[in-house]
Amino acid sequence: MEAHAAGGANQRIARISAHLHPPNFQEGGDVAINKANCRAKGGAPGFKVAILGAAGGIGQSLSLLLKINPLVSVLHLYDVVNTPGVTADVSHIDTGAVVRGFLGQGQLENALTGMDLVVIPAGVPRKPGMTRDDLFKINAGIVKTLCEGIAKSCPNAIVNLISNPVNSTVPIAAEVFKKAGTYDPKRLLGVTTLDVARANTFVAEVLGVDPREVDVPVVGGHAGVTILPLLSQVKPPSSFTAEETEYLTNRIQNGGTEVVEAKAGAGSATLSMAYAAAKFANSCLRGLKGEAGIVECAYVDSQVTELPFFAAKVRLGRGGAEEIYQLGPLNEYERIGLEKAKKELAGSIQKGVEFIKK
Ligand SMILES: NC(=O)C1=CN([C@@H]2O[C@H](COP(=O)(O)OP(=O)(O)OC[C@H]3O[C@@H](n4cnc5c(N)ncnc54)[C@H](O)[C@@H]3O)[C@@H](O)[C@H]2O)C=CC1
Ligand SMILES: O=C([O-])CC(=O)C(=O)O
Repeated sequence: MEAHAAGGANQRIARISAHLHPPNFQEGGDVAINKANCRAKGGAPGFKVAILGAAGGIGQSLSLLLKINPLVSVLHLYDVVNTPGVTADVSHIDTGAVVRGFLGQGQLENALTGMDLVVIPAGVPRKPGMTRDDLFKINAGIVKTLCEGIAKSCPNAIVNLISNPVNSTVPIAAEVFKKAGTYDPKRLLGVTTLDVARANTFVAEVLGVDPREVDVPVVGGHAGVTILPLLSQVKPPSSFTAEETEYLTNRIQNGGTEVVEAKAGAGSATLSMAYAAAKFANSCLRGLKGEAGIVECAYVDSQVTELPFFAAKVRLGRGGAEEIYQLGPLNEYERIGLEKAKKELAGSIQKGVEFIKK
């Protein structure tokens, strides 16, 4: 009894002394992950999630939102800059998830080992006048390196890819995984949830209802005309005039640019994107947990069209995107939009594939 009490006191002293040193932070690439390990043992059951690009505009808010998600038991924050500060900050939130920080490529492997879900908001954002494709030059290489790390350290993790241009970065990730022999198309998901959030918001404004009551399927891809809202399939069933359809489609397709211009050089959507990424990650975790009927739109490897990748409604389960739904009946306006979307998407997919194959 006495020995047990002394052991408990020793453990408490060890924990206190651990916190006199930089908390929850791995200092060297090869050093065993810090003292927070002892707390992880007592942590809540749940999933291990890594955010790559965690110190960025999206990454910081997303770190906050996943720290307060009860399905997350361990949260790894990785970036090439500033993770010590973000990790210390987020780790003080009194929720169950244990937070650990990782800085620089030397720590990528430890950041990824054992993860169930990896969310990637790493890379540069747009400035006014740029297209998402203008980010390809820098972000393609970043996504390639991070996916090589995933193939090596957590090949079975579900990957949520946010970095733009999503239409090309998802094919890049797929090629990296194929090369490594780890590709499972169900586990690679391009995040298009923000397009759905915007569509729900703008449609609700037009209908004069609460956005939480609205569900707009958005298919295709994640750039300009490839973003195709299916207004004929809105729930609750609604009809729109030709002018409303034109206004809503344009606004949804240009939602990202609207934010880029309003931020006037200070980046692109971060807060709404972190919300969307947290919502999508939560759905993936609920699927992993075995919950039934979890459906989200996502940009995935698909046979819904003749293109190898396409955003559509997917059912999320233990294996990732377990079912991809057909587009359903389209009206004339949407059929024309689909042809435009496919034409642009084909080039973006090809560009991503060639980046790895060249
Ligand atoms: N899929 C979508 O709907 C959306 C995608 N995005 C995209 O998300 C990306 C990130 O946007 P923000 O957070 O606003 O940018 P940001 O510049 O604020 O943050 C990006 C973070 O990535 C980090 N980073 C750079 N290279 C890295 C590497 N090799 N490994 C790990 N981290 C690295 C940076 O250090 C930075 O902290 C951009 O490409 C942006 O276009 C943005 C909004 C919506
Ligand atoms: O517009 C951008 O560059 C960022 C983005 O993908 C979005 O907000 O949808």
